[in-house]
Amino acid sequence: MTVTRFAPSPTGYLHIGNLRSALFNWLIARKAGGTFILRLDDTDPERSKPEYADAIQRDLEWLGLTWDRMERQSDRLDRYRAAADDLRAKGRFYEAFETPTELDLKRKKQLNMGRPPVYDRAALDLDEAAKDRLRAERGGHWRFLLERERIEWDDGILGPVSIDAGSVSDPVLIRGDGQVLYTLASVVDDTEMGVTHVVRGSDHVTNTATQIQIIEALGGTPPAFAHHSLLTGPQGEGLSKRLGSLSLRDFREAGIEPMAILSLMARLGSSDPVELRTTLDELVAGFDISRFGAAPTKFDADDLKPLSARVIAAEPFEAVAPQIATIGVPDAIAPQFWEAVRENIATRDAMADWWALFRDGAQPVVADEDRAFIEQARGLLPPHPYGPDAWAEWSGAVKDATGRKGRALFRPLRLYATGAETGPDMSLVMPLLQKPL
Ligand SMILES: Nc1ncnc2c1ncn2[C@@H]1O[C@H](COP(=O)(O)OP(=O)(O)OP(=O)(O)O)[C@@H](O)[C@H]1O
Repeated sequence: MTVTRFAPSPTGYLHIGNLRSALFNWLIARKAGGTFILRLDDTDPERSKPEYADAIQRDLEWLGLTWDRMERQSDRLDRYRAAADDLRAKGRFYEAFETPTELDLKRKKQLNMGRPPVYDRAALDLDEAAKDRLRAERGGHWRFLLERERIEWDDGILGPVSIDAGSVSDPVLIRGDGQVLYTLASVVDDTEMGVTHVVRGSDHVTNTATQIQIIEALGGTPPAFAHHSLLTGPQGEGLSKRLGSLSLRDFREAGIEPMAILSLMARLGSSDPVELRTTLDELVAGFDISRFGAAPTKFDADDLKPLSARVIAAEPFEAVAPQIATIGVPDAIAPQFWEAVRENIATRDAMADWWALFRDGAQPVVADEDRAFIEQARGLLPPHPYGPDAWAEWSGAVKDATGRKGRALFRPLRLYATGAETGPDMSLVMPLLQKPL
């Protein structure tokens, strides 16, 4: 049984990069008919906020990425302590006492000598009396004792990965203040929750190496890992929940369609072209993680707008009828209204602007050189309310009377009737105009 999870820290609003992890894990679970877990990594009481935890759920629900099970790490602290005791009993956990400044100094010295900045395990040489004294003076933190061998796995995106554990510091799993850190908590959760596939950003590759050893030390079996590249903004700038850049909630507020975001994100950075999918089922069917590469991927929010407009244009009338009713379009003309505007709106809310124009009339735009032409055209208007052939009749009569044709005929008439150069087919517009031109 396939089990995946998305484990964000509730320290800000989800951004488009976070969505990459959420979506891939969700797609893998759904494609296999498995389980998708939403796990809030909320062990940091200072940075985690309930409102962010709520916002993460709202954002995922908005996109339709529903979860089968939800967990909070803050509810599972006793499990992490039990795992820590287990590691201690197995001789794989040791207390260290260096302050951040001391560690920094050690790192600088190593770098100056051209050596990798790996923790030197000085704490292993302390006798009990020294440990007691340091514990009383400054408190200690707990590190996992790595076995200095190569750690290897076959990554679902990166291919075979081999990391020399000797080039990595023994990870701190419990901080001086007793807080259990992500590296341990997520391993305990993944093992106990039966997670079979972990997809996350390449910021976690080193974590994965150390976590594989921790899982094995705890008697578990490592899941399959895949690390996707980190998304950047169009200029290559990094994203962070804490900075609030490219957040999903901003896209929602801007009226971007969920299926536009999902269609783009299910393909961006892969060797397959982006294709608009209008249902989650189609998205699931067309997903293949092996098509993604390790190269950094740029995300440009402008790519969402045309996709979003296409999602809207593809909506059947029944799907939009309730919203059309709320903006006051009479039922009798609602289907025609939708036909007219569907390909001319970037967001659903923009329907209201078109309705205001049809209901109240536009501010006409008339170029100086067209004044006489428009004056003449006004005299040839068919009687209001305009029927289905009103545009053909009017433009035909104006053509005959003035000799104008093509763009010189249609453009000024449209500008006069709608105040804009582009818009729906005029033969659909005219019957919708509630006031005479
Ligand atoms: N720019 C990014 N592109 C792709 N994935 C990302 C990016 N940033 C984070 N992730 C992934 O999002 C998931 C959630 O991570 P996390 O909650 O730590 O987010 P974060 O944005 O790094 O948070 P913070 O800014 O609070 O450190 C992880 O799988 C992580 O790899």
